[in-house]
Amino acid sequence: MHAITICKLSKSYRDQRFRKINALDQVSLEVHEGEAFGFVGPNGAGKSTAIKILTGVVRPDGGSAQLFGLESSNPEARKGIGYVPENPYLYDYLTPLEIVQLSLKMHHVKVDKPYKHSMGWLERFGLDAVANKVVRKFSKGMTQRTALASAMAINPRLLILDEPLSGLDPIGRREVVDLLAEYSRNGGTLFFSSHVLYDVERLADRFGLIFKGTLRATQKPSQLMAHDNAVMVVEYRGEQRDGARPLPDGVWRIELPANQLWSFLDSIRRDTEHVISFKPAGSQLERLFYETAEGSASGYVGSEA
Ligand SMILES: Nc1ncnc2c1ncn2[C@@H]1O[C@H](COP(=O)(O)OP(=O)(O)OP(=O)(O)O)[C@@H](O)[C@H]1O
Repeated sequence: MHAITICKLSKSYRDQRFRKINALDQVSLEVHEGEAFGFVGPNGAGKSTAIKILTGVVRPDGGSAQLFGLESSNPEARKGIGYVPENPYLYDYLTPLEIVQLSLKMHHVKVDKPYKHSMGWLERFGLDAVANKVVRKFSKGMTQRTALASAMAINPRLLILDEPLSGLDPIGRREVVDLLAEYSRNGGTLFFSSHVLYDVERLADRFGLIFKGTLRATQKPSQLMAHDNAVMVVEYRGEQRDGARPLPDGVWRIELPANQLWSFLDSIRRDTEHVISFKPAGSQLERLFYETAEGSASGYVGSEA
């Protein structure tokens, strides 16, 4: 069974002048159990609308959204599902400990030692020192961490996160990415939206690119790498080669098409030179993202086979 099945999902709003805005237009996608799926798109693309439909906050105009085979509007479907909206609202006068414990109760999650379990999660999110302070004066990052801790503490069968890393500083981002990656490694299903492409590349097994309410592509990050346009940057120590530019300490830097990478690395090995690093030149996802936004890549943007 799929964790998420979205079929021809549509939703429109009216703007202040009563013009129709298609927030979602016939979007279909499936997320497999155990998969980490990143929903990518610029501001206003329709990500939050899709997530709000999945979590039963908004009703679609057409199509369907199911969680584990049940319509998302059915409260049963949302049991055991961790959800953190883009700007989580937490009750001002509760503490992180109370919020996590409330989350366990609401989802009817039974654990042996609720206090220890809750504190354990707060500790993982760096909130143990403020576990008993009311959240009223928390920064955006601390609020985000509290919301994430309460979503993960229920040991969710599916975690739905709208821009989970926004509001976190770079260290916070990395810590939260590590926690989400661990959840994923342990078999958890993750559906998250982001417009920070680097995070998507780090976390997602697969991503969907949405733009102006339509899904333009679903791919694995590795498929982007396989694309002919992909460019790799290799840094190596040894002789200068055609196109290589010098860096300090006898290191050379060269950019090449991804399909020439292995033969290039082979030639370096044959000449007993040393590869220091190789990586994609910029983000391929970023390239796809901009090409889609500019509408200039109809041949490039495609779905996985
Ligand atoms: N309640 C609403 N009333 C009117 N228009 C809305 C409403 N909610 C969303 N929209 C519009 O629908 C479109 C999609 O919005 P949505 O919030 O789903 O995008 P998003 O991809 O989540 O963007 P962001 O990254 O900025 O949150 C936008 O044009 C937005 O202005």
